[in-house]
Amino acid sequence: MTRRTGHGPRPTAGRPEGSTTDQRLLDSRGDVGWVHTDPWRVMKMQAEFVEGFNDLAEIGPAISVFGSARIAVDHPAYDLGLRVGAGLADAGFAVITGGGPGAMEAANKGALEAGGQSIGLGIELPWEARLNDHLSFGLNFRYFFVRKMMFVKYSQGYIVLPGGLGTLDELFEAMTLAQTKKITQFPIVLMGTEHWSGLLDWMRGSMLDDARIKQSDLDMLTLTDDPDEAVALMVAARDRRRS
Ligand SMILES: C/C(=C\CNc1ncnc2c1ncn2[C@@H]1O[C@H](COP(=O)(O)O)[C@@H](O)[C@H]1O)CO
Repeated sequence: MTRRTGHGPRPTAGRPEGSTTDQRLLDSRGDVGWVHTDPWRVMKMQAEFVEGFNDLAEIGPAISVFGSARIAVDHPAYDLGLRVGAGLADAGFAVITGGGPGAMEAANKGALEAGGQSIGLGIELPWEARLNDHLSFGLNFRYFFVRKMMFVKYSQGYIVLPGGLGTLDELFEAMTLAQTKKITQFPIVLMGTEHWSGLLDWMRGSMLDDARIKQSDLDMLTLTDDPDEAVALMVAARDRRRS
């Protein structure tokens, strides 16, 4: 669209003579290396934000569940994931995960089988990775930071099952956002006392004792083995938001 008012320069000033904008748009000849440049990547990032906002804005109250991509179905954490997913769905929450295998799959399966919304936000990885088979809705992202923002923006809290680096990244991002008051009223539950106790002991004995964090930073975490307690904490936080 071009708009002309007054006596300013013609809209075509500085553009190639003898062709229209549509003609240049439809002409596929020429250098295509620009698709691998940062200005074009910015457009792709923007497209991921647009698609994510568009598809997630109306999901209603949701909780993100994180955890290892590498646990098998017979691992105790898989069962925890199933029960957390089902409990959240029973409580009326949509369940959002990274959409991958392991603990993510367990939480999605639990939610879907309980009749809830089961959402997977997958990520392009250098190795083959696909969305698990227990989703009511899935999105695949190219950009990690765009995807990570979706978890925070569209959940009311995090439940974190035992995991590795990816899980720690998601946990500490939320803790940092809460510490800096970028997010408020955001419950974070760690599930699996055996898995998390060592980390929490180190945070208390090293980070807290050296005054690198405050007690209030640790107080934002609840540690439990009980899926019902984890879900009850999310329900209580939702009730507080509503009142
Ligand atoms: C390991 C394999 C596939 C990995 N696929 C993933 N798909 C989606 N999300 C993933 C994947 N891997 C990691 N994530 C994210 O990090 C968390 C788990 O990482 P961890 O290092 O295993 O703790 C998880 O919450 C995801 O959001 C092939 O089997």
